[in-house]
Amino acid sequence: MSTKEPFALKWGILSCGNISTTFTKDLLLDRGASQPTDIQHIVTAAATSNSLSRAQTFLTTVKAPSSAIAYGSYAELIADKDVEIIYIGTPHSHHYQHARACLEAGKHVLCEKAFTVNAEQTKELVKIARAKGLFLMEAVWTRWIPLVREVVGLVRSGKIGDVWRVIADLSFQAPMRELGNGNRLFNMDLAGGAMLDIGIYSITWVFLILYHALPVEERRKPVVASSITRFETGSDEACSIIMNFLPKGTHGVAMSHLRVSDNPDNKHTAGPAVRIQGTEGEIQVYGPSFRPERYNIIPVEDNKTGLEFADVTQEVQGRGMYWQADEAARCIRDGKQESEDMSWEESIVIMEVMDEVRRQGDMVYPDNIESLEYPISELF
Ligand SMILES: NC(=O)C1=CN([C@@H]2O[C@H](COP(=O)(O)OP(=O)(O)OC[C@H]3O[C@@H](n4cnc5c(N)ncnc54)[C@H](OP(=O)(O)O)[C@@H]3O)[C@@H](O)[C@H]2O)C=CC1
Ligand SMILES: O=C1OC[C@@H](O)[C@H](O)[C@H]1O
Repeated sequence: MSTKEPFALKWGILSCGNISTTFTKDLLLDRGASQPTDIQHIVTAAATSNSLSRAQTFLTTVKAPSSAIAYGSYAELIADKDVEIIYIGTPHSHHYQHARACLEAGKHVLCEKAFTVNAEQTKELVKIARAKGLFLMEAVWTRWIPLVREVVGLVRSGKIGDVWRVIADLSFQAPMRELGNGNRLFNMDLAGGAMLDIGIYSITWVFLILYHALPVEERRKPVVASSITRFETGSDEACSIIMNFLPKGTHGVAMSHLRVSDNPDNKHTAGPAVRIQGTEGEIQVYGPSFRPERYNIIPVEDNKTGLEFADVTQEVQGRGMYWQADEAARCIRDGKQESEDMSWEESIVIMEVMDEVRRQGDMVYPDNIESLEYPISELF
């Protein structure tokens, strides 16, 4: 048995909304026998944008240790000398400003998806992180879910032969009237829309399989053909993207929709959310594609490799956002500024794909949130 002390990482939580609550509960979750022993997450502080009492309530809700400090402004959290890494759970519109403020202050950053509003903003953050020797990662948590890693590993080992196409969907019926046009899902000022919010997971599946199948020197932005349908606020309520990964010519289809669901009866009668199609068989992943718990392997008839049908289920404890936090901690412990599983280069290429889709759909967000200007006071 190892007697080595775990590497402890002190987290600050920037914003106390929905996903910050879920993420912080996950950070503090007792994972029982699967608790990692080489790292430890410590919740040191949390801040809301404007209310000390909401930050205090947040720390109580997530059952943070009594030593955790509540702040009523982001500036105070960012200035806290004890905080080593900051998790950013604000709307897409604000990621660039908030991540940049954290990096400028010398903090490592784990920032919610979509990383920024556009690729230029991501490139700027990467430039700052690189120059300052800091860790920076887009929080696409799905990448570290063990079932997802297992599926990706099977594909990369050639289990289903040569993979030529991936079809991925993440769609749900958003209660539009109930939420209202100001909600971050539809609000252009908050960089709302199906693609940046959920389409990014479908794109992630396509990239995990097809982008990574290319030799490193051949990896570049795929050819993109796309179509979006706009909601009354101007944000995309439906987004379908076909990506052609040259030079091989594999196809990835990434869909997202806010009016229809990929799993209408909640029983998966409609079938899988992700289909990975190879010459020897197909892997089908049951949604939600951001947090899957089941996959099937379906061999082609008379396949030559002896591939057999499989039906695999793996339950996720809590929400399952702690694995990405573990990755951040291990990278920082090991002196890495970026994760190989969500590299800066891949975040940038995915942002470039989404920029291209918006260009094709003539969808531009307000100037202040597309901008590289910093700081913009109303975004704090
Ligand atoms: N990984 C995942 O599974 C999920 C990720 N997300 C991502 O998390 C981010 C936030 O989503 P979610 O938590 O659902 O959103 P919420 O609206 O619940 O929370 C966003 C928080 O951002 C802060 N904020 C700062 N400025 C503004 C502003 N102008 N308008 C609204 N909020 C502001 C507020 O924090 P404060 O408390 O400081 O005032 C608010 O609580 C998005 O990037 C989204 O894509 C969302 C859901 C799931
Ligand atoms: O990341 C997300 O995953 C779950 C969705 O419900 C949410 O809108 C999105 O932000």
